[in-house]
Amino acid sequence: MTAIVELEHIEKRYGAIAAVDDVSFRLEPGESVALIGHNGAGKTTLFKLMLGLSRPTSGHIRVLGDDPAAGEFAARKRLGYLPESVSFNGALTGREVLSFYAHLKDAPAAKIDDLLARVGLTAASNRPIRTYSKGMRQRLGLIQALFGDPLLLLLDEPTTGLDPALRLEFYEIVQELQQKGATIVLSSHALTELEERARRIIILNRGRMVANGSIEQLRRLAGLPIRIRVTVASGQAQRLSTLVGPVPNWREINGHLVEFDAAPGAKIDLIRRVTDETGPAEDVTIVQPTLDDLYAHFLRRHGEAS
Ligand SMILES: Nc1ncnc2c1ncn2[C@@H]1O[C@H](COP(=O)(O)OP(=O)(O)OP(=O)(O)O)[C@@H](O)[C@H]1O
Repeated sequence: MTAIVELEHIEKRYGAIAAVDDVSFRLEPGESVALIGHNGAGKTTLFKLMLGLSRPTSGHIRVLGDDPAAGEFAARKRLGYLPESVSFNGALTGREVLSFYAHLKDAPAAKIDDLLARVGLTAASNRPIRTYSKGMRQRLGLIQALFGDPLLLLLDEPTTGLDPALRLEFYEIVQELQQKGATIVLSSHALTELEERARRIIILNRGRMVANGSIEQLRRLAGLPIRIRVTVASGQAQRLSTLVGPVPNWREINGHLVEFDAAPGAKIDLIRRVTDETGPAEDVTIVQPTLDDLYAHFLRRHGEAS
């Protein structure tokens, strides 16, 4: 299958700074990928390279089968981009700006009304953009990225400035596009909201790619302990402790709730002990490492290795 994006040993230097350092990955049609990393990790630089706004210092990059930095980037019309800070001419109305972008992408003007309604901007569409809030500008930015039925959608911190209801709406739109076969790359600092949404996570640290995989793959690779949380009847915590034996990070939270860690290899055995029908457990919850935990782990590991 032809990859939508293919990066091979990409390096982008700004003088002494390696903004992107030996990064390689392939994105297939219909994939959704989250790029995460601290400020300055190289996320925006990667977007610029994929858009052809910047040339790699070394390495090869293909986007929709083309070299994006080549003068004629034929596939650009099938590429949607929402930059981190969207800026429009404040004197124009939302509708005027969208007509302009629809024209650039050869998209039918009829689509404008649908999309305005979808993101709740119909009532404001004939007002000058200088009267819009940050969230409204962000929604306008999202609409312009959706013209031309993009095969590849690059979204740089797209949910910044959106309230929780609009974030939800935003992810629904993105998911619909993905189901139609579009490939989505988004960067974000909001790790909790990515956890259930991105099929693949790429973690960047100071220009280097330090992890690349689904959350399940990253969990397996990291081998972090899971947390087992047990509810017991009042005064039964000691009985539970005797049943499970010595475990790391044993904590009695209140008279009824006990927590402890289980290394991946010890998990099944500990769950068996906890759920022994003669034991005191009334309820058990397994807490997997979150994306926050995994992110901290891979950055720490990279810090130790470099
Ligand atoms: N045009 C430039 N000239 C010099 N240095 C640059 C340039 N663009 C980016 N950099 C540097 O490259 C590194 C990566 O920057 P980049 O903007 O890609 O990070 P980012 O992960 O998008 O950060 P943020 O989350 O803050 O947007 C940083 O050290 C930045 O200062």
